[in-house]
Amino acid sequence: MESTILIIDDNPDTIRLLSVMLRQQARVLFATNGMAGLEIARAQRPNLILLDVQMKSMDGFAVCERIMADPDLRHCPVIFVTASGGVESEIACLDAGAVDFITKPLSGPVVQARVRTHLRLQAALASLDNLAHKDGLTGLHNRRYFDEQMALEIARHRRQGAALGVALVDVDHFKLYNDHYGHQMGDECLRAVAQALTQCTRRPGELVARYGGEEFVVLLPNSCEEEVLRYGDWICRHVAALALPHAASPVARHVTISAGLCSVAPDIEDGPASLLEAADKALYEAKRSGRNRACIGGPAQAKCLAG
Ligand SMILES: Nc1nc2c(ncn2[C@@H]2O[C@H](COP(=O)(O)OP(=O)(O)OP(=O)(O)O)[C@@H](O)[C@H]2O)c(=O)[nH]1
Repeated sequence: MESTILIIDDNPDTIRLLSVMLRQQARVLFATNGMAGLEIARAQRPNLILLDVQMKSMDGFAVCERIMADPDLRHCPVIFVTASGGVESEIACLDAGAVDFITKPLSGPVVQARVRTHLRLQAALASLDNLAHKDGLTGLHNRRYFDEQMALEIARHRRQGAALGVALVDVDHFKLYNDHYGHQMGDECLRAVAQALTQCTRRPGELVARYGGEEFVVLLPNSCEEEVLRYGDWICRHVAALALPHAASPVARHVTISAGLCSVAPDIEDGPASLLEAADKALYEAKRSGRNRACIGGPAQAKCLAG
């Protein structure tokens, strides 16, 4: 896949020159000031940013600081383009979080070589990141990534006094499914359920992950009990509507799921463990009361919607 490079520079001549130098290597985007550059970076997620140090409204260091503070951007490598050489200037660029710097006057082969190196490194890091955070079978985020995000979301909801929803989702009688259809078909079934959950979970900030085995977990930011219960009911219906045959199931002739839910405005006492425990208790209740349904725990003890 073609890489994307963003040039942020308030001199159109430099942008033109760099674009010509780099157009064989990548798709080139540009911005003529820091604010516009940050907006494009957030929208387009470039693989590399070339950032001018001296710009009028917001200089390169200030832009770089914002890039490093933004969780969505901080992994994007920044190369400073600077007119001032010398050790102090180089150290200032690297201290600001840049991976490299290029000094003016610009030399085509030097720019191309440095950019090539950092695009390669960025691709290698991105694939490592993917391996560390994705589940190989379903392509969903894995438990490790979920745990990181959940800790961040709890802290954010605590600050804002907002309710965070959690759904633990478990395929019903999945052992019987494996026994009847074989492990490979079992894997296919997990992929189909993962895809269905992804389709149902599209609001900004919502996150679906494989929790382990035949269990999935969903984070639902800013969601009250009623919304979380509605979501749980919806995913149960959605998976049932896939009509994946499950001849061995005592619940239905097709694959069904159960969901344990909770919605909590976290106070200082509430951490990932207490929210997951509440969702797990609700999941137990969903299983106990017949499966193919969503139950919510916490203060609204064991309110269930049958799928
Ligand atoms: N095919 C496949 N099976 C898996 C995978 N991970 C876990 N399993 C199986 O999932 C099954 C889970 O079984 P149980 O925990 O007994 O639960 P269940 O049969 O779904 O029953 P209930 O949850 O009570 O409805 C076990 O047979 C595991 O071997 C996987 O990656 N692929």
